[in-house]
Amino acid sequence: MARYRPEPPASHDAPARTGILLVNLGTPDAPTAGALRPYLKEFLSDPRVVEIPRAVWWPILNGIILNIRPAASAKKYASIWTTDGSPLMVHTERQASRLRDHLASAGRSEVDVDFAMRYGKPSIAERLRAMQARGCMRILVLPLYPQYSASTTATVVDAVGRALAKMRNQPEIRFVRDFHCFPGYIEALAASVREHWAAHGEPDRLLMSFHGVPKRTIELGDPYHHECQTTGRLLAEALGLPPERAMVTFQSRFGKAEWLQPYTQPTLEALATQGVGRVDVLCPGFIADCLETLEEIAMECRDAFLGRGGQRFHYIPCLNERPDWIEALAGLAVDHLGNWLAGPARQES
Ligand SMILES: C=CC1=C(C)c2cc3[nH]c(cc4nc(cc5[nH]c(cc1n2)c(C)c5CCC(=O)O)C(CCC(=O)O)=C4C)c(C)c3C=C
Ligand SMILES: [Fe+2]
Ligand SMILES: [Fe+2]
Repeated sequence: MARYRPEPPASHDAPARTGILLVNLGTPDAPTAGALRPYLKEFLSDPRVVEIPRAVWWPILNGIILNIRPAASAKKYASIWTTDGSPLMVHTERQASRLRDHLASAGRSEVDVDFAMRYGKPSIAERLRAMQARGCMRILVLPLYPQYSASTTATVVDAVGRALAKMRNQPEIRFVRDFHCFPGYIEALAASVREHWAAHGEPDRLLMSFHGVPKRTIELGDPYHHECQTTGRLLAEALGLPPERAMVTFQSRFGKAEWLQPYTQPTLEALATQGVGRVDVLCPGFIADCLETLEEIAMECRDAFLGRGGQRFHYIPCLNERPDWIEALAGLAVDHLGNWLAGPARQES
């Protein structure tokens, strides 16, 4: 049976197009306390991120955290900032532009590609409006979080909903919910590890460190922990690593509550104490290098491991703009665009 391909909804400004909006977390405008304060305020005021009743959280956030953390975080950001800006912004921008180029060279130049940040700039509402102004009446929103979590993915969906709530002629929207077991993602991760090992030899242990969330979110029904474990298992299998040489750990704990365990840094310290000589750490939950990988893992965790007697610590970078990842990302997007695409890709002339 022929595939049903509906006419795009009418746009009154420009010919109707299909678009992809990549979304990542967001980052401060500068590595300064002045820029960190509004960024952290927006981020930590999101009830999807901090699930504590407002009456309790508000005084802590405004009275304590926003007075102390901006300066402390600014120092950390300053240690990873590049001449082009925050690594997270630089990589996300490049991923959008490489994806656009890749789709064009695969005969899909009709697809519009843009990116937005959930916190800070460019905002989801602003970029959705810009895409609509370019005639995008069908938009695939692709949060750059491989594992679904309410604190990341769901809050992107919420923000898209709020932006749509202000539109008269709404575009049609699809979302990528997660891609924790998408073969192209697992294969690109495995290739990045194999390349690292071809150049530096194999470690005693491979640690796959994911961003943590409060442990309570498991009981609340969040599939995040399970999806991280699945990604870790699939990656270890793709690398042919036996379970005793691969570990899944969780980093970036915030606050006093228990978060997902085992915690990355204490695990590294324990491995060093047990006499494990070399560990390689990879952060499969992060699609772009950022503060949490470049500072927390590649600086703080490295120091902690070597400080306890570990011999060698290798940080394996995120997928960033690896061509195999951009190809996988295009495949993921095309799968979800489905019947929005105008049939087979046009051949370049
Ligand atoms: C307060 C609770 C937090 C939850 C829950 C949380 C979940 C979560 N975060 C990411 C990805 C990133 N987080 C980043 C920075 C960051 N995260 C928190 C807090 C929580 N994250 C804070 C306060 C910060 C800011 C920096 C700091 O002051 O420590 C980043 C890096 C951003 C950058 O600019 O480089 C990313 C990416 C995921 C995937 C996740 C849940 C699954
Ligand atoms: Fe975070
Ligand atoms: Fe951190």
